Amino acid sequence: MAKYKEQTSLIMIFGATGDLANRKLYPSLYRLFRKGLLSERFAVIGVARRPLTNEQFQENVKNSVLEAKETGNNIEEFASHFYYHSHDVTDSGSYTVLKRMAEDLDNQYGLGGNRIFYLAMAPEFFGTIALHLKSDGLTDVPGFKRLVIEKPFGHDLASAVELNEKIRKAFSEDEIYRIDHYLGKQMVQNIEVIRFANALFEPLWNNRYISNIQVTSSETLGVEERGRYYENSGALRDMVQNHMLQMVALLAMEPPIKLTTDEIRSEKIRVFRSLREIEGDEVAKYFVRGQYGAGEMNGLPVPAYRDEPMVDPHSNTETYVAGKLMIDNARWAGVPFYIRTGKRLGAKSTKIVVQFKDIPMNLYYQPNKPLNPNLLVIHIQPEEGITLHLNAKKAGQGMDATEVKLSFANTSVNEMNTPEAYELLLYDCMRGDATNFAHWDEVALSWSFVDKISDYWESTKEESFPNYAPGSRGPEAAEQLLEKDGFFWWRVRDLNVENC
Ligand SMILES: NC(=O)C1=CN([C@@H]2O[C@H](COP(=O)(O)OP(=O)(O)OC[C@H]3O[C@@H](n4cnc5c(N)ncnc54)[C@H](OP(=O)(O)O)[C@@H]3O)[C@@H](O)[C@H]2O)C=CC1
Ligand SMILES: O=C1O[C@H](COP(=O)(O)O)[C@@H](O)[C@H](O)[C@H]1O
Repeated sequence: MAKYKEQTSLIMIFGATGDLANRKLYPSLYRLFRKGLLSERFAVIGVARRPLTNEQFQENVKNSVLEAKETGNNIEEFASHFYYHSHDVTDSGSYTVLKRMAEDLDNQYGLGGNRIFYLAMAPEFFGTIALHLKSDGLTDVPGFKRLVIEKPFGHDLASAVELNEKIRKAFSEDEIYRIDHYLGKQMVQNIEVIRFANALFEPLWNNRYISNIQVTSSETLGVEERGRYYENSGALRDMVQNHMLQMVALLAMEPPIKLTTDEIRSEKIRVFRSLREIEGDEVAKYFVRGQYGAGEMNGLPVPAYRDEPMVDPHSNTETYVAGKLMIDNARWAGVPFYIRTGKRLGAKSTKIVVQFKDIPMNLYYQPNKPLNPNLLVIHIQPEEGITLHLNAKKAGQGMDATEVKLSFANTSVNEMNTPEAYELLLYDCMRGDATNFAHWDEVALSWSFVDKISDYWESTKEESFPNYAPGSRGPEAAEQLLEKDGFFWWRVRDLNVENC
């Protein structure tokens, strides 16, 4: 893998006038440019249908950088590397013009034929674009060619296979960068370091010492303007198939023999292969679904999911999922991994709680005053850090034990704002490091797991919908999912990194 500073490339963004490009890609590219991580020799071609001149496009890019609250005296210079091509991706003729434009910029900037094609468009176009890039010669380059593809990668296993077959006609597996933006989050990337660089945790990371692991990703927003997409997706496909399962894989994988892309990915794939398949009536024992009703958030009325724009008033789509995953291998046999995610919940928070088993005869145990188990909390967002919950002597007379917390917050240690997920992922792609992107086998296995749950849910209408109030912790059944195993969800609000 070459260092990016020695490289340069032409980045072609399909969907250049869209929300993702404006809110995430341009500000992230600018941050790389400002930090000197993007060489002077780069050029971007933005592609979308609406007619824009290069100057208008550059103005849009500058505005999106400024709207992201970025400052710097080189925004103008950065934007001057951006060019625009008005093009309908379904129109075969237009790719010839795009090819010529790419070749001109390649010569002008000395880009060595390196190309990154970023598909920031609706997924129905992914296959068509990839096939055209090949058939119209845009991938015939002397340098590298990489395809960055946004989610969702398919709607189920069958559609994912179909899409994969199309893009594999134009790009090899190691040229495909399937984005899962959770893999670009600083603290998600930290899971491996916490596990594999600490003598304190590595020996305990198994079913002898861990009683259960809880992964929560809760949101306060509803579906907003995305009702059309979300109706066909739901929380299971939108969050569980990708982000939640990816976090579980990082928590559960065996130590890779080396920190290389192939070794890390193959350990994650082995976790997906060990996931206990849940199907048919079993789904109701392992998974809970929810849908938010109408109510209030921060004192303001908010509509029920069924009253959101572009949503069926009788919709059976879940906006909340809680589940119990079992990983049937020697390390994890008997340890439940509980996951939950949902919209319109009480807090915007992503956290992982690793709950350790109680020690066999705790000398400080007192009836009616149970000691807290040791917890390792990984704060993914909005705060980033780690808290270790221990028991220590209560100050004063006597020998009572009390809970103490050792915390670190990323920002206070690294003295900087941590980079955005897209910034890290774009940089990785430019360096040719695909570790933090999903391999096809991970995608296929996770769809195969999720499909069995969605098949069951599609065959059984959930009569209790809507079953949770905005601002709440989700449906009651999610609490019972853990209670029947003798556990409870740790409240994300009580676990914040305080006093770091
Ligand atoms: N927005 C976000 O935060 C996130 C988005 N994603 C994914 O990123 C992708 C893009 O999402 P988003 O930016 O929100 O979508 P938008 O609807 O905001 O943007 C779509 C873009 O595609 C262009 N476009 C549409 N049809 C064509 C066509 N036939 N030919 C050429 N260009 C076309 C549009 O421009 P024009 O109308 O000018 O043609 C626009 O630039 C999706 O796959 C989405 O799932 C993933 C995670 C987060
Ligand atoms: O991929 C998605 O993620 C967001 C949540 O991302 P986060 O970084 O804000 O936690 C979610 O809102 C969206 O529905 C989903 O498509």
